[in-house]
Amino acid sequence: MTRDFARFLRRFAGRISLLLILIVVQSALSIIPILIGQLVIDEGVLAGDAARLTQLGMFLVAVACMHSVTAFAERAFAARIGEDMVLRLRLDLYDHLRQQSVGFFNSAKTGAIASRVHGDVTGVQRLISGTLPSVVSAAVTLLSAGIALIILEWRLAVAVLVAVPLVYGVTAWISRALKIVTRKKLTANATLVSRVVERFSAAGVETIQQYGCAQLERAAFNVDAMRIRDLAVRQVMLGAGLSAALTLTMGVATAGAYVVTGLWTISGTVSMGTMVAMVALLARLYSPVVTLSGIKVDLVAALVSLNRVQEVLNFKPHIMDRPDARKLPPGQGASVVFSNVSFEYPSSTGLSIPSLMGEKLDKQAPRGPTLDRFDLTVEPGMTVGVVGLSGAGKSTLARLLVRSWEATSGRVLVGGMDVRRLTLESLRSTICVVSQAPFLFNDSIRANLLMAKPDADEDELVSVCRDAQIWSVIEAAPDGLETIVGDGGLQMSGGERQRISIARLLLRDPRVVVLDEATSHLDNATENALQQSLQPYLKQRTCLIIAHRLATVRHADLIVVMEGGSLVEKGCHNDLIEAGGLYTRLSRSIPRYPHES
Ligand SMILES: Nc1ncnc2c1ncn2[C@@H]1O[C@H](COP(=O)(O)OP(=O)(O)OP(=O)(O)O)[C@@H](O)[C@H]1O
Repeated sequence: MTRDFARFLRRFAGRISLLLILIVVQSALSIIPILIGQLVIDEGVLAGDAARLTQLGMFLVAVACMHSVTAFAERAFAARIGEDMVLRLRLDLYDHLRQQSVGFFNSAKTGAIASRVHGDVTGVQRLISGTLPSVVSAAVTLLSAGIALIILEWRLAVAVLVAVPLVYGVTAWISRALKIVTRKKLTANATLVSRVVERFSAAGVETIQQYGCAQLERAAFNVDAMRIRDLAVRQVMLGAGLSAALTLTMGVATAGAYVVTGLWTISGTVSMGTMVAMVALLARLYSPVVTLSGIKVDLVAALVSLNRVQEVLNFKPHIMDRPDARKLPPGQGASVVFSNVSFEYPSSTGLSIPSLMGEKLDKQAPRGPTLDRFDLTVEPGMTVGVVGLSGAGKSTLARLLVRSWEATSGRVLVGGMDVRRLTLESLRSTICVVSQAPFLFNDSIRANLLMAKPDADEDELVSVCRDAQIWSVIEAAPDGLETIVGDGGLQMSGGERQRISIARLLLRDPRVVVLDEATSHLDNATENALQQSLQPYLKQRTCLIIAHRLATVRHADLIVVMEGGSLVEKGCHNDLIEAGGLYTRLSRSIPRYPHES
C-alpha cells in the first residue's frame, strides 16, 4: 500500500517539493521570534539599550510579515495540491471501476462502492491537504525548536528528550487500537449506505410496503446505525485519551522546566532572557508533539481510507482486452457462433473485493453448469429465436456474447473472431442487447436516448421513437422528450421502458441485435406493430430473439429450444410443432392470443 501511495505521490513530486520548502521556511520562521525575544530581554531591556530594542522590534515585524506570507502561500498551495490529487484519485478509481466485469458489480454492494468513491476519497483528501502538511510543519517546528534548545542549553534539551520514549509508547499503543476501530467504522458506514441505497430505491420501498416489513427494516437499520454510533464514540474516546495523556506529560515536563531553569537563573548559570526563551521553546517543542498526536488520529483514519481506495485500484478486472486484441473489421452483418460452449457462473469469491461484498455473498458456492456443450451458428442477416423454460440459460447466451462473462470451455465467435480476441469496445459496439427489464437513468427520455448516439439530431430521435412505437406516448407527454423517467425509469410503465430502450438500440445501430424478452411487457397489438416496424431494420442485421411468448419468434429463420443449458430442438415453427417435443409442450402451456393460430 505504501509503495502504491509513494508511486502516486511521485506524480506530484515537483509541487510537493515546493510545498515542503514552504513548510520548512514557515516553521523555521515561527522559531526566530523566540530567539530574538532572548536578545530583546538581555541586550535591549536589561542592558537599557533603546536603539537595540527598536532594531530588534523592526526585525520582529519583518519576520512576522514573512511568516504570514509563507503561511498563506503554504495553506493555499497545500489545498491546491491536495484537491488535484483527489481529483486524480477519483478519476483513477472511476476508470478502474469502469473496467471491472459485470461479475464484480453483481457481487459488490452499490453503497459500498459509492462510499469508496466518495467517503474514502474524501478521507484521503483530508490526509493530503490537511494532515500531511500539518505533520511536516509540526515535525519541522519540533526539529528547529529542538536545535534552538540545544544551542541555548543542552542540559535542558537532554532532560526534555527523556519524555520522548514515553510519549511515543502511549501514542503507538492507542494508534493500533484506533486503526482497528476506524476500519470497522468505515465498513459499518458502507453497510449503512448500501442499505439506504437499496431500501430507499423506488422498487425497494415498494417491496417493503407491499410485504409490510417496514418495522423489521427499521430494526435492521437501527442495528447498523447503533454500531456506527458505538464505534464513533470509541474512536473519539481513544483520540481524547491520547490527547489527555500527552497533555498531562507536557504539563508535568513544563512545570519541571520552570523549576529547573528558574533555579539556574537564580544561581546565575543562565540569563533571564535565556530562561524566558527556553520556556517559550519548550512550549514550541511540546505543542507539535500534541499536534502530532492529534494528527495521528486523522492520519490513521486517512491511511485506512487510502488503503481501501488502493484495494479497489489494485483489483485486476477479470475480463479485459488482451494485449493483442483487435477490432472487428467493418462490414455489414456479422455471424454469431457458439461452438461447444459450456459455462458455469463462478462462485462470488474472487469476483469482487470481499469488503465490498459483505460476508454472505463472499461465502456463496457456485450453482452448477448453466450451459452444456451448446452449439449454434447464426449467419449474417439471419434471425434466430431462442425459447425454453425459465432458467434454461437463454439470457446467459447474450451475456457470453458481449463478454460480460467468459465461457468455461468452447468458443464464442462474432464475425468469425473469438470474442476474447476482440477489443471489448469493438465487441460491444457490434452487439446490442435489449433486456426484459432495461435500465433507464433518472434523466430525460432525450438524455437516455442520446447515450446511444450523442450527436443524434431531433429528426433522428423522433424517427427511432416512431419505429419503436413510443413516439405517440412521448408526444402526448407535456414535456415530450424532456420527460424525466424517474429512478431506474420507474416513472414509465414496463412496456414504455422497453420501447424507449428499443429506440435507443435503433440509434446505436449495431450489427448484431439481441432482444432478450425485450417486448414481453407489450400488449399484442403494440408488439405486432413494433415487429412490423422493426422488420426492415432487423432484416439487415444478425438477430437473436429470446422469448417466452412463441408468437414473438414464430417468423424467425430458425428457432432453437433450450433445456437445462443444452440445445434440445431446432427448426422452423411448423417443423417444431410437428415434432411434438418441448416446443409443442411450450406452445400448449402458454396461453394463446387470438392472432396466434
Ligand atoms: N450472475 C449469476 N450468478 C449465478 N447464477 C446465475 C447468474 N445469472 C443467472 N444465473 C443462473 O443461471 C441460470 C440461467 O439463467 P438465465 O438468466 O440464462 O436463464 P433464462 O433461460 O434466461 O431464464 P428466464 O427465461 O427466466 O429469463 C439460472 O439458474 C440462474 O439462476
